[in-house]
This record gives sequence, C-alpha cells and structure tokens, in this order.
Amino acid sequence: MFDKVLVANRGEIAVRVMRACEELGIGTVAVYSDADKHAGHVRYADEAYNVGPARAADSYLDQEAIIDAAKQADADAIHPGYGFLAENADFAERVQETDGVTWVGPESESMEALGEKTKARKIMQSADVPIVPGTTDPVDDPEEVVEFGEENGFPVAIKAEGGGGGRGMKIVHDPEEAEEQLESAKREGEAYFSNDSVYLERYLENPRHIEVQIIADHHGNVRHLGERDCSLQRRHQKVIEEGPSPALNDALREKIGDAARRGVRESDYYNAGTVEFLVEEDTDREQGELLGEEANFYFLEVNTRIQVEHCVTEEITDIDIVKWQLRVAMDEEITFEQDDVEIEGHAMEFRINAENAADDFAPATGGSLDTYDPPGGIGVRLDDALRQGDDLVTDYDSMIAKLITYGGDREECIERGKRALKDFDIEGIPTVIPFHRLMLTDEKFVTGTHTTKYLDEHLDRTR
Ligand SMILES: Nc1ncc2cc(-c3cccc4ccccc34)c(N3CC[C@@H](N)C3)nc2n1
Ligand SMILES: [Ca+2]
Repeated sequence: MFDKVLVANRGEIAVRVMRACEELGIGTVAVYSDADKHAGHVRYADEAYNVGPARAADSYLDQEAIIDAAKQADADAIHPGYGFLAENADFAERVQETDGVTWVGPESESMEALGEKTKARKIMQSADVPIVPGTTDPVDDPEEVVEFGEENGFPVAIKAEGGGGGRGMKIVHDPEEAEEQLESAKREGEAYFSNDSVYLERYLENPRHIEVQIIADHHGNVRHLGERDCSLQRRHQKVIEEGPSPALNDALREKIGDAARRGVRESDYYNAGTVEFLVEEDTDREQGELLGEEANFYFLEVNTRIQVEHCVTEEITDIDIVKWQLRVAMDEEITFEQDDVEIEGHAMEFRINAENAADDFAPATGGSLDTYDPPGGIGVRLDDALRQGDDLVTDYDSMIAKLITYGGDREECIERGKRALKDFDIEGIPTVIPFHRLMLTDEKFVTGTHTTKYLDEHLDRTR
C-alpha cells in the first residue's frame, strides 16, 4: 500500500489524481514551477515542492528535479498524469530504478515497444488486430511510396515512427509529391521525435476516431472499458469526446473492444492504456443508422498513459480508472470480469480552453478569473484546479478545465451539456464555452454523423 504519491503534473489532471489518492487513503505530493506557486493543485496537495522556473523543460520535464522531490518527500510512487513525462520511457525507467519509488504506469519496455509505431503494428498483426493497410517497416525511398500508392491507391499517409497525435503525418496525393513529402516527414520526425524513420499507410478519407480504454494488471487480467468517440477534432486537437460512440452498433462495438484486448494482451502491457482505431465512415449513413460489424476498422496506435478524456469512460462505466491505476501499481488484482463492465447512459467531455474561438482559437495571453462560477446539478462533473480570482497561467497548454455531462441517453446528455454550458460563467479571460454551446446545435454533431475532418472543413460556418 502506498503511503504517499507524488503527482508529476499540474492543473486538472494533478487534482484528479490527488482525489483518487485521497479516496484510497494515500497522501499527496505536488510539484510546481515558479509560475504555479499559487496554483490549485498546490493548494490541494498535502505537501508541495518547487521543481524549477516556469519553462517546462526546467521544471515539469526536469526528471532529476522530480525524482529529487520524490526522495525529499519520501514518496512511494510517482503518477505522471498525461503530457509532460507521461510517455517518456527513459523517465519511467529511471523511476523504476529509483529504490522505493514505483512508476504508476506501464513498464518502460512496453512503452518503448508500443511507442514505436511499426513495432506496435507488428504486435497488433500477430494478435489478429486489423491495422491500416501499409508497411510495418520504415521506408527510405520515394519509389517505395509511389509503388505503394499505385498498389493501394492514393492518397498515402507518411507517418513518423515516433509520432502520434497527428504530428508527423504527411499526405501524398499523387506520385509527383512523393519525394518532397517523404523528405519533409523524415525531417519533421527528426526534429520532433529525434527519429527520422517513417512508414506508410493508405490514407483513409473519412474516418471516425474511436479509442478503447484498457486497464490491465500484473496478474494477466486485461479488461476493456468500452470505447470513446473522438471524431470531433480541430487541427488534430480533440474538442468534444463522447462515449459510447453514436455511430457503432453493439456488434461492431464488441468486435473493436475484443480487438483492443487481444492487442494489449499480446504486448504484455499493464496499467491503463488506450488503443486508438480508425473506423471507416459510411458517408451516406442516415441519422439513426449505425455502422455494423461489416464496417472496416483499423488499429492506429496505443497511448501508454491516462488520457484527458478518461472521464467519459468513468461516467458511463462507473469505474474509477485512476484508482485502478494506483491499485495495479500496488500489485493488486483487477476484481471485475469483462462481463461485469456495463456501459450505461451517455457522457460527453467539453474541453474548456482559455482560447478565443472568434480569433481562430488564439490562446489567451493573460488575465484573471474575475468571475469563475461553474455549473453543478444532476449529470454534471467538473474536473479543474481553479477558483475565482486565480491568475491565468499561460506558460503551458490552454486547457483550464473539463466539463463532463452524463445523461440516460445521448439526447439527455446534450440537453445537460447545453444547460451546464449556459450556467458556466467565466469572466476575465476568453474561453471556448460559446463555441461548445454552438456545437450542441450543429446538425451534423447532434445527429452524430460528423467525421474527423468535419470541423477543419466547416469551422467558419460554425463560428
Ligand atoms: N492512414 C490514416 N488515414 C487517416 C488518418 C486520419 C487521422 C486523423 C485522426 C483524427 C483526426 C484527424 C483530423 C484530421 C486528419 C486526420 C485525422 C490520423 N491520425 C491523426 C492523429 C493520429 N492519431 C493519426 N491518422 C490517419 N491515418
Ligand atoms: Ca495518440
């Protein structure tokens, strides 16, 4: 049993993890940069350690400083949250090698293996999980791109081996573009991920982005907790996530969930993770019509961390994923069977970013929460680390809170979303709340027939 856990993160996810610790009777340790001296996660923790100046590289990404804080606090474990060092295999390894401090996450080896996209694709293939048609080895020669395109059809996606989250992906629409796009994909791979290896996939024109939540323990138990539909994206940033997907019927849902479980079991993975898929949309699908088990779905990548949108799954399964992360890290067995996992109702997560949607979502450059009056009531969950009067910290990402609404079905969930967003009163900084209110009246979104490209193609219309 852990006595104390250090959360190597900030903002809403740091408080979220600390709340799980509180419920398990575990002490909480916060780390903070100079910019976060008065931040909510510092207020919430039992104790807090400064790890450096505002720049993330000198604080939240400073592995030495964070491990030193864990030693000073005599913490038994480090939970990385998401972002920062959450998927840094070297850091996971360093924590694992630090006596008396446990890493709350997967083995650094499986993080490494699944982080290398071609290796992950090979593992999935051997587990009979369909992968996007493409190569499972890196390519170097533009000729290979042209041949692949001629055989499988253009456009072709060139992806960085160490990429993910939309960064490091180039699209080749015809043979003439092959050489230039290959070079730029390799350059970007080197620049962003210090890895210039790239591989090919057929580019799917209208996919839905479906991801399956997994929790696995050290005793061979692997469970999936259903899917989340993250198809409403803007420039590769998720905007609204929901579960269950409004596009899948139960047969396809089960098929995808089982595929995710098989893939994770094959990878000797444990703790929480998410298997991402692309599901080919049937573009003339009418409202009410669902994609069935004959629909094509393909493995995309594994996220070896807790995700921003994990709350959606918690609301529809009533399973606390972060508490299970902590229990698994304490070597406990998962106590529920796959058949015990029941999806009930519908949940949506609205990311509350301090951005001005009317100004192309430009992040706020400063300001204070002169008014911060969040919604409450039935079916409303707010994950944040803020209170009225706080100064906005603009040194990190722009997400300041997550509003999650729950209803008996998608319609009630949307009604609750409208009511909660109407009640959510923030003054002193710009936020995307007006944009979310608008989205809940958008016909494509309300009928659940939007795909991942919808916003990028139609955003001016919804402004
Ligand atoms: N072969 C193939 N075809 C279509 C794809 C579509 C996406 C994608 C996924 C989610 C949102 C998108 C928005 C605009 C463009 C692409 C996407 C995609 N992503 C985007 C982020 C990263 N997770 C991988 N990979 C794709 N790969
Ligand atoms: Ca990803």
